[in-house]
Amino acid sequence: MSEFNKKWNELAYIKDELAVRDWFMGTSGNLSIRLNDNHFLVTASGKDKRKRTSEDFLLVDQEGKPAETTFLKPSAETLLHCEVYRQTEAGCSLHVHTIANNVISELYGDAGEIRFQHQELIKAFDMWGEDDILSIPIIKNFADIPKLAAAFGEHINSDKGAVLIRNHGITVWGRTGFEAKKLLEACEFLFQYKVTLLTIKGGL
Ligand SMILES: CSCCC(=O)C(=O)COP(=O)(O)O
Ligand SMILES: [Zn+2]
Repeated sequence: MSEFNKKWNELAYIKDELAVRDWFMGTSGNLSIRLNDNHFLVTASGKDKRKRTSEDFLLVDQEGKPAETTFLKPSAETLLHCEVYRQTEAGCSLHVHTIANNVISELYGDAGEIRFQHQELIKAFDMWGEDDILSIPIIKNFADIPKLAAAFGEHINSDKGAVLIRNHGITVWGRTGFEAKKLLEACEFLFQYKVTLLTIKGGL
């Protein structure tokens, strides 16, 4: 199987799994996987990402422009994926909108970050110390995508990470598709935990 097909299938399986979790409400979300130093596959814009079709992804260059002739449009948020691949050696970047990540982004948006400590699942981010703190930055949801991508890019400092976009969603990236999905699941677990706890206990 060609490298292109392998990467296509890997992203398709990740998309299927996130769809089962219902993380693509209202056509939201976009996913990408690196093919080589200059190209990555990204989801086509505006599609129902719960469906599997032969037109789910297209190949784009480092600037997010289609690398082949196609009628498909790359995700409107492709520039954020470009930032990940430009600044890191990451192999996969995932963006989803969930109720929990939106609620957390609003509750902690003014603080500019949400912190998690004494939570087992921060180990997904390789935080093994008993008192380690995972900080997930929260940025403004600029309507101008180049501006949003620039703000997002300021928080990329490793081959894996996560950034919340206020009242919009989360983007995570990792060295592999497996790692990116693991981080996304860990983040969503932590967000749901926090929202549930706040609901039960009240207060921030
Ligand atoms: C209706 S979702 C609004 C756009 C968005 O935030 C998103 O994640 C999906 O955009 P895309 O162009 O990747 O389909
Ligand atoms: Zn989005």
